[in-house]
Amino acid sequence: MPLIRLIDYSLTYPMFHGSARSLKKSLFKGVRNKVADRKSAGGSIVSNSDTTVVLALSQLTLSIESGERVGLIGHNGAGKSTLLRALAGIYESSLGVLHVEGDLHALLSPQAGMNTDLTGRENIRLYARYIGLSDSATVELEADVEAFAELGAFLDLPVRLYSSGMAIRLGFGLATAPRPEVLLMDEWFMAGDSHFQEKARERLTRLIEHVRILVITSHSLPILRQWCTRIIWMEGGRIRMDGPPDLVIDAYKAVNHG
Ligand SMILES: Nc1ncnc2c1ncn2[C@@H]1O[C@H](COP(=O)(O)OP(=O)(O)OP(=O)(O)O)[C@@H](O)[C@H]1O
Repeated sequence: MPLIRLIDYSLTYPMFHGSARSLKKSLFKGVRNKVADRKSAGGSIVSNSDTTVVLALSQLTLSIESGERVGLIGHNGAGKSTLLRALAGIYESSLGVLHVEGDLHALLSPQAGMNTDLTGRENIRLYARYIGLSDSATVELEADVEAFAELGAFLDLPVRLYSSGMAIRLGFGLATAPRPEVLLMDEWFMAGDSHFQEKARERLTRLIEHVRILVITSHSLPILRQWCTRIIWMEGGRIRMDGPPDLVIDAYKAVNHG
């Protein structure tokens, strides 16, 4: 059965070494402000004589079981994207235990793994080869992504010539083609124009029906209420609240808009 476990998991980002004194001084004025006002953005800034780091995730202990669809909410900089990236296994230097079972796929950015000098169509074929599709499955994938992305003649032009919304259409179409057991999605998937968003939502709804564990970040609370069975509210790299969507979202709104 797919599952995710974190025990005492912490992750820091290095910021600068001890020599940048004036920057450090102004920073720590900011830290004092932050303690007084938990609505401010970002993780905790920790400094010693040699280095200054952002503590983006702080001693997280958490388990996600098969069948759960988890939404991550919180202010800008609360640690949501870092947690997703950590679950995707992209950080090497972290503390604590991270254990993920199951075939995992992460939709972290629209152009992840794409070669922008190649055309959209070439990228689709490259991806098909990368995930080991047969020739007939490659033709199916190409037709599916072409119909979804609606890029017309641009599908045969280099991706570097695409607007950001066009790149999202292609990246989204490709990234949502596999059917993983564990799916991690960052909120870029909600970008794009309204026509795209409608199509994207339909495609995601179909995809989500197949996955065993979903973890997504979004600032769109209605989407999270609709899709999730559990919400984790992050604050300053820690879990502030974890529970059923209505309970956590209502508490979050009460603090932030009340
Ligand atoms: N590459 C990086 N280098 C240094 N610090 C980083 C980096 N990425 C994130 N951080 C810091 O880590 C903390 C958590 O950031 P993260 O991107 O995980 O937040 P988030 O909750 O996803 O925010 P948002 O809602 O704005 O997307 C922030 O304080 C941020 O400044």
